[in-house]
Amino acid sequence: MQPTIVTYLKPSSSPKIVVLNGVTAVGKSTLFKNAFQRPQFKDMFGFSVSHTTRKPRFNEVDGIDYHFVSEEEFEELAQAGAFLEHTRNHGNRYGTSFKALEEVLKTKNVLLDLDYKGAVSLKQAQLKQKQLYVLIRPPTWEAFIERLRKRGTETEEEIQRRLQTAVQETDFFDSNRGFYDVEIVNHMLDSAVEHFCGLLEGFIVQ
Ligand SMILES: Nc1ncnc2c1ncn2[C@@H]1O[C@H](COP(=O)(O)OP(=O)(O)OP(=O)(O)O)[C@@H](O)[C@H]1O
Repeated sequence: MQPTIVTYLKPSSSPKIVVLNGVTAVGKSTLFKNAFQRPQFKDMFGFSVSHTTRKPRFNEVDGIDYHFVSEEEFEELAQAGAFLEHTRNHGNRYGTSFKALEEVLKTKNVLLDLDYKGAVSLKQAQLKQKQLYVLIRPPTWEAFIERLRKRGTETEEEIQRRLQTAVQETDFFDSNRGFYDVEIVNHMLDSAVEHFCGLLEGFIVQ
């Protein structure tokens, strides 16, 4: 058997941001979870802590799982432009703040799984850290619908809502191809993970 050669990457002195965009259920989290299991990415990436108006669950810690804030606090932050993206889901608000992002960037690279509006607002913010914008595409529309249904995590109503959003998002992706540094078609998972890992390595050692 051939020995496996692993190149360990040096912790970066200039942390960078990787942004993932793609329709729901295209496999964004599957891709980055697979990539981050590889030893060369151990401790290389951090995730920013989101704000939410949802009440903490019994095992959740403020500042670690989420920044738990009231509706009023959230609204004030939103008005002040503190969030690179924010949304309301099942009555609760969720947001990714520029401050939380900068906090992680003090020591680590950051991977952000954003919707395209979040990606646009991040690019507009012209942060000093280097950014890589990656668009994940499904091999076909049918394959994407099958993944969404097979995942089994949404009600039929939620699936229909996500499909509508996916149509709008795909419009944006098709008409703004230049926005992204690279597109990965998540057809065969192994090849997509390989492609993604190669990209990450090339980007974070720059
Ligand atoms: N290449 C692939 N081939 C087949 N199934 C896949 C592939 N990649 C991911 N999947 C499956 O598709 C489903 C959706 O993947 P995942 O949850 O990672 O998507 P996502 O883009 O992170 O979704 P969301 O944006 O809704 O959180 C999962 O059940 C996953 O196992």
